[in-house]
Amino acid sequence: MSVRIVLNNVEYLKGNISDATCTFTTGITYVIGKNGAGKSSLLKLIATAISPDQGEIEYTRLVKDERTGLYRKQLSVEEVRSMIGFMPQHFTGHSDMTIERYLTYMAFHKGIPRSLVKSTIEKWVKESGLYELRARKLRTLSGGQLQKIGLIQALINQPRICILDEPFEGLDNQEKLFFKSAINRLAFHSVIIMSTHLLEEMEQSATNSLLYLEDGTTRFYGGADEAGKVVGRFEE
Ligand SMILES: Nc1ncnc2c1ncn2[C@@H]1O[C@H](COP(=O)(O)OP(=O)(O)OP(=O)(O)O)[C@@H](O)[C@H]1O
Repeated sequence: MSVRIVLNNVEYLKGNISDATCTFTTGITYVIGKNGAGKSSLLKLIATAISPDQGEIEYTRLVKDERTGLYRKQLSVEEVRSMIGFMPQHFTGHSDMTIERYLTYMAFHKGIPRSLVKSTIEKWVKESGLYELRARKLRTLSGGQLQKIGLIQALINQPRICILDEPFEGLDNQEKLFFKSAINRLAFHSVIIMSTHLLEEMEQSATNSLLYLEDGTTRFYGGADEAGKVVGRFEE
């Protein structure tokens, strides 16, 4: 059930996106660019949190039909939303809920079977080092702790499309490793799009992709192992 997202000449003036044209497929695509290049706006557009002024974003998935064989089926906005995990920049969640309550709410919301909710949450909070804090309200958490909740809610149901805005901000090395391995596992069968301003966070393998955004325009799309081609421009 391979999902594909195609952006055609997307324009979103408020977020300074003037011409975004690119294709996202299974695996990780890193979106990089200077401050204000439009990374967060692009991610919000793909997550359907905002709509383009011009151009289109097309979501399809590969479907097997007994009579016609394999074909790409256009997905409705509702279908797309049901398969997206999104962690926005400056994630806050529901500040008056405890970690446990918030993640339970999100797990139900994302369709995790009732019988699996408790064990799924327990596994995530234990492995991410949040177990002792599970009865704390989100508003009492540090930036890094909140970031982990943002990541868990985006990844918890293994979404077919996962959009993460600066996912590793505020995490220590061990926490980064834990979430990176969860994201890498998900990348085998999902479209992962993540922004980062830290080039060292990119895993520069040929299977990962890199999208370089400059002044709201997609300037470079290639293998993440080609980062060297854009690094000079990126760091200017
Ligand atoms: N809701 C908004 N209202 C007004 N201007 C906006 C809005 N959202 C984004 N912008 C502007 O659009 C441009 C792109 O912003 P965006 O946050 O997408 O960039 P970014 O690449 O994610 O930057 P950073 O790396 O600093 O997070 C910026 O100039 C920003 O000020």
